Amino acid sequence: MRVHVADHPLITHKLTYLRDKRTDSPTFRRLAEELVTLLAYEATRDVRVEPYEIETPVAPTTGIKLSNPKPLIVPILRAGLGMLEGMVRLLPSAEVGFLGMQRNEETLEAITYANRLPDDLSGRQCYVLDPMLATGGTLAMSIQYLVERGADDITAVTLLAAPEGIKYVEDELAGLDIPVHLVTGAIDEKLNEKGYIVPGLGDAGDRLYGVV
Ligand SMILES: O=P(O)(O)OC[C@H]1O[C@H](OP(=O)(O)OP(=O)(O)O)[C@H](O)[C@@H]1O
Ligand SMILES: O=c1cc[nH]c(=O)[nH]1
Ligand SMILES: [Mg+2]
Repeated sequence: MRVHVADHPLITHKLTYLRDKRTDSPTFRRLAEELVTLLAYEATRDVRVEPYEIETPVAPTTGIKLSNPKPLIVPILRAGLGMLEGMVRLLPSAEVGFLGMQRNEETLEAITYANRLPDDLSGRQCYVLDPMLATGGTLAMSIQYLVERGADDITAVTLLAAPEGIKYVEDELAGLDIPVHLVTGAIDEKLNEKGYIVPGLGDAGDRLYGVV
């Protein structure tokens, strides 16, 4: 897995406010959206394009346009939903599929409780959105799921990642022969005994949408 840490000062600045426990939900939502737009710039570096002939008012020229099929954006519910608008702003013609996944707080194992994806993802570039890569169980499972449906190029965009989770995803996907990339705003120090990222930002879903 190619891992890119987008450690631009503006990203780190916004992440600092996102991490701060005094930051309220409306501000947290706004910052998450702004951050994903900055990360999306890096994440879409390899988006598939093709030549496109146009005429400017002065002369004909060849530019590029996004190829078909258009990329598929897959936010992982709940917390990934907080990243959707920022990503769609940069890729307005992309389609959006949804996966609902939740980590069991005791076992830390992820289960899938919702799935609204195209059946056939052959030849699709997919962008998976989830703010937190902690143990890596959720991301590994969602990538495996997209690959089973035919996705042939996957980029995960996270705000924070833990070293243990990156290693887990790499080990789980070791046999895969398609490109998988990770673009993250930071790689934090470690996981704590409850599987939370340290220093992290707490529970991203709760901070976006409240404790349920
Ligand atoms: O890497 P992992 O150890 O699998 O943990 C990461 C997952 O945990 C959080 O979701 P959560 O299960 O809290 O669901 P939520 O988004 O509904 O809050 C987060 O948004 C990731 O999906
Ligand atoms: O630190 C963490 C780990 C998993 N999920 C979160 O929302 N935060
Ligand atoms: Mg949560």
